[in-house]
Amino acid sequence: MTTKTTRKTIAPQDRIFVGLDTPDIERAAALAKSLAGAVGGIKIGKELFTAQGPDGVRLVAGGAPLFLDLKFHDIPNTVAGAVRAAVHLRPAILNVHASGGRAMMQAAAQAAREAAEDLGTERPKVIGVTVLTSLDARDLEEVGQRGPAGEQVLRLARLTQDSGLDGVVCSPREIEALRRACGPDFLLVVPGIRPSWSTSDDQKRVMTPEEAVAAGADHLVISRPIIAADDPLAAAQRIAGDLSGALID
Ligand SMILES: O=C(O)c1cc(=O)[nH]c(=O)n1[C@@H]1O[C@H](COP(=O)(O)O)[C@@H](O)[C@H]1O
Repeated sequence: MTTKTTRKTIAPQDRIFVGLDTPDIERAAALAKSLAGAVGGIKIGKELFTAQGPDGVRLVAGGAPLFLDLKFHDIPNTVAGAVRAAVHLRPAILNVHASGGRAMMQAAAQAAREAAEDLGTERPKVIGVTVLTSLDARDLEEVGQRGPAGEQVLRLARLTQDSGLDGVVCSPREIEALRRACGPDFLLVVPGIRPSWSTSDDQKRVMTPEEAVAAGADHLVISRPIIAADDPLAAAQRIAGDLSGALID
């Protein structure tokens, strides 16, 4: 069942975190500046972080809402330390791999809480990456995970919620099942978003922005359809325009 949603009154563009997937700090900073107001926040991931480090993140993010996408996946003690360090960058959201397990996710949640308290800042939302949107059932089988992808996502989302995290990263295909299973307040952050006018690239479990929001996504993570467009601002505005149609009955 697909339901049109006015569940949360968020302006369409505010749902979008634009992924600044580039190692080039000047390009990233220019994109962040030109897209301010046209998107709700920016997502900085492994490419920019590895090339430019924490100072690069601070410079590019400025005061914009930041999703720090470093997908931590390690033993609990190491992930807790990484989360504590990440909180210094004041992210609104940060993520770990749910497949790191219960103890790792509990350690991440506790570290975020304690570090935010120590710094006197707002605690970032900590979310678990379920099954990467670039994987399908055959890919899962190859790495020995039980599919289909939707079932594995549900299993990991339940574990994530049980471990005290705020939500998950999932593909748009799983949104409706996760809303039913995890409730309205569980944060669903959704990459694998492809407007009808763009190409899928390496993403396998995709939907359009309108479909994802209508299904119940909180935030959409979109990179190439915006940043690789000839005019990134126009692309972001076009997506926000398409979303308005999905949000208004
Ligand atoms: O955690 C993520 O953000 C993430 C999880 C996932 O399963 N799939 C996924 O694509 N992402 C990120 O979302 C962004 C999607 O980029 P585009 O495919 O170019 O829109 C990339 O920065 C990915 O690193």
